[in-house]
Amino acid sequence: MTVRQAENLFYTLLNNKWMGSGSGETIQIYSPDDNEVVGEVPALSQEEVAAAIQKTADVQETWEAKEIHERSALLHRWAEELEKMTDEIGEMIHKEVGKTFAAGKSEVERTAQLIRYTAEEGLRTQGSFIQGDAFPGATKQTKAIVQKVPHGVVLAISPFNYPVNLAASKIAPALITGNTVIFKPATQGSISGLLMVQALVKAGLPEGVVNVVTGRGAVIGDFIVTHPLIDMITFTGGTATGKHISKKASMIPIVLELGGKDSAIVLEDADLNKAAKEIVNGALSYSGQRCTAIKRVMVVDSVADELIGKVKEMVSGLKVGRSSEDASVTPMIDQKSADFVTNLIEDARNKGATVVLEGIKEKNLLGPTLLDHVTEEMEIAWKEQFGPVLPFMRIENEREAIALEKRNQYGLQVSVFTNNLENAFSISDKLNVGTIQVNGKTSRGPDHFPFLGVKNSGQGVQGIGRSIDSMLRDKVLVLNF
Ligand SMILES: O=C[C@H](O)COP(=O)(O)O
Repeated sequence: MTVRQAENLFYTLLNNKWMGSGSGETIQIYSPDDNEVVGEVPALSQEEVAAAIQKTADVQETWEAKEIHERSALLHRWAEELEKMTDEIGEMIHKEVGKTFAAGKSEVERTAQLIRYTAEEGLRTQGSFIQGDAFPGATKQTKAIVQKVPHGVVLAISPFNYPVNLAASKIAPALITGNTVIFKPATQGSISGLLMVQALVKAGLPEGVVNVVTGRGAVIGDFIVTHPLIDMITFTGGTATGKHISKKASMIPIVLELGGKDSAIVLEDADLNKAAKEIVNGALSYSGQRCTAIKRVMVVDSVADELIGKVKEMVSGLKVGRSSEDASVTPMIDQKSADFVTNLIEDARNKGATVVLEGIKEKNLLGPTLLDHVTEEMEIAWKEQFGPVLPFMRIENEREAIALEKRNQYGLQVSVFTNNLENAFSISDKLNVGTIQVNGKTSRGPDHFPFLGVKNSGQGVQGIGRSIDSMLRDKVLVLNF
């Protein structure tokens, strides 16, 4: 049995069986490249989802009871199986979400490394031992053993932009710590997610330990996040959906990786060649459809012309086209997202921004657009474009950048470009974001670094070690001698 039932029909994994929905209903997935159908996945009903959750809850104690080195060994085998499927999954990522084949394969390779690291890091998870006598009135006769135990059933919801990597970065930490998993992939990217789970089945996944629920968000979305057998939620996606989930689900831990409006602050003393290269790469890789993409540049006026000139030259050399043509800037995930970006560009143009470089617009394929003299009145200064347009805001000095940053509704990352490290530290102290990159583009990796957003960018911390922590709670055993 395999996930693929016919050329374009894929089944989901329920209790280690590849199944369609009882109704036979499916959801079609279209390629961003040419709008052709890539495949279809089952549209499960609430009853089918409930049965999957029940089974995943039933097997959790047994999974938790396994020795951790056995769970670790499963993850190692998963990484091996995944690597064997690199071409197949890389190709599917390419078709489903419009990354190039090379980028799809590199996502699979990165994921295998992440799973291996998680398999090792999980082995080092330890509790602690506390003597009672540090607190007035208590004595050494009272001792606490603080154990780390899993939450139970983890609901992992992944986004379209890393359908394999951002799914595994939730599933692997959940499994190593003894949680079982309900995996809800974003519809676009769900076949890639299912193929990734097929590698896990080949590795020896016990029945029910991971169940995958595909379906329409409108039908099963609220149902899963409010289901009483879900003990923890880890979600990556848009801020509006993340906030909705956190309102709906109550009394359980939730980790949210949401949107960002990451700024690059370029100071007078920066290495402008390096800054330009990092900005272009940071802003436009995968056409800017990354939470960590650089989404606005604040540049000191005295070096703005030079920086923008360098950026323009580099961006002009980028190939714009389909992901099947190995282009650097490829079609956006759907027309709605492309229209959103186009409207932001029009708003800025109408309010007086200078269009330094105008990208082509062919349906959902947008060439990169560079906007100069962007001001606070323009929507593009504040809204997350999640696409290939980069606004430049000219500033007098770093104080102005810090003031603008304080009003950012998001708080994921900021890049500071300067040759004065002391100054970089002092700016960093004043920024309320998860991560500050000095002289480098904003990005999540290396994947064992803590990764977090504050304000509307999220809650909780990820990155391999912290993701493992998020899957565990304390359980305290007190010895009263
Ligand atoms: O889209 C959100 C991802 O976590 C970004 O990851 P990345 O920085 O590796 O592209």
